[in-house]
Amino acid sequence: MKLVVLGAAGRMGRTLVKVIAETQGATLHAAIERDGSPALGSDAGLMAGIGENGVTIGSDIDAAIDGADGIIDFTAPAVSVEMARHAADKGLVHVVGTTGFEAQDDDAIGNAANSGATIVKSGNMSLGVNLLAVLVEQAARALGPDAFDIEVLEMHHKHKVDAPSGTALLLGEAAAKGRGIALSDHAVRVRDGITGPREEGTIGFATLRGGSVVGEHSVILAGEGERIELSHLAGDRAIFARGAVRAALWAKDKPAGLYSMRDVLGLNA
Ligand SMILES: NC(=O)C1=CN([C@@H]2O[C@H](COP(=O)(O)OP(=O)(O)OC[C@H]3O[C@@H](n4cnc5c(N)ncnc54)[C@H](OP(=O)(O)O)[C@@H]3O)[C@@H](O)[C@H]2O)C=CC1
Ligand SMILES: O=C(O)C1=N[C@H](C(=O)O)C[C@H](O)C1
Repeated sequence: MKLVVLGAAGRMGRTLVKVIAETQGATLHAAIERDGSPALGSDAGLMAGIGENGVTIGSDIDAAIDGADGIIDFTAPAVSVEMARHAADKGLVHVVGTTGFEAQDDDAIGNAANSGATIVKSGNMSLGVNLLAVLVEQAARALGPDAFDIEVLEMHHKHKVDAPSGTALLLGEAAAKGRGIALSDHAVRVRDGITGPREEGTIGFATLRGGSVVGEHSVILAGEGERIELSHLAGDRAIFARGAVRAALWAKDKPAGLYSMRDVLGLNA
């Protein structure tokens, strides 16, 4: 499968170039960065630390997707929305790992999936987090609507620009699904000042940023006299990249539409 890596000089882009080189059935077709990026003209393999691979980082997206089967995209919300339109026009697979989307961005990506793109989108592409989401959903369902308070805690490196993380929101969605409620109606994304006591039935989020932390998430279910904590610690960005490449290979022969990592991993049953 011929893959285009978008944001090839970024933390995830470089990891993806390496993982694609290690994956049977996947080849790097093109590597893209934004206009004006200092990475333009560099060899994508050298940039990824795996030695020269002959793929020069460019910014011409039309040239990049010509002859490609899919795009893997860990960039920024506006970039991913635009790319979903390209994927729809060309009938391509588009794996979206980007986080920080607003509701209207999600709508635009959904429209692209209804117009010819085969999109796999997830706030976290790792096997571990998607399994954790299944466990969180089960726990929230088993514990009922209000006996336990649910809080999602996350920590990431100091360069991260969005909060709460895509994973925290994914885990919050799983908890809300288990409780049979809409997260958007019950999320408390920040607290500051005299907040008053905790409102029953809410799902809270707390965000930590610092150093080089790859990604740590805990869902805390706090009851009277006991507390359950379900956690995932990411130690290497390769877990996300391997998930994204697996998603692209899985999506290659799927009809156009919007899929999640739970679909890819068969965790929806
Ligand atoms: N779903 C998942 O499993 C994971 C998701 N992520 C998410 O992926 C995203 C990227 O994370 P990370 O790699 O750490 O961030 P980086 O900032 O390291 O990488 C993003 C890259 O995209 C580039 N970029 C910006 N605009 C364009 C454009 N128009 N065309 C092509 N490339 C562009 C950036 O260039 P420049 O710096 O020059 O602007 C940068 O090189 C974030 O939203 C993050 O939350 C991260 C890890 C796992
Ligand atoms: O920005 C990151 O680094 C990460 N972003 C994703 C998120 O927002 O949850 C996934 C992972 O935790 C790393």
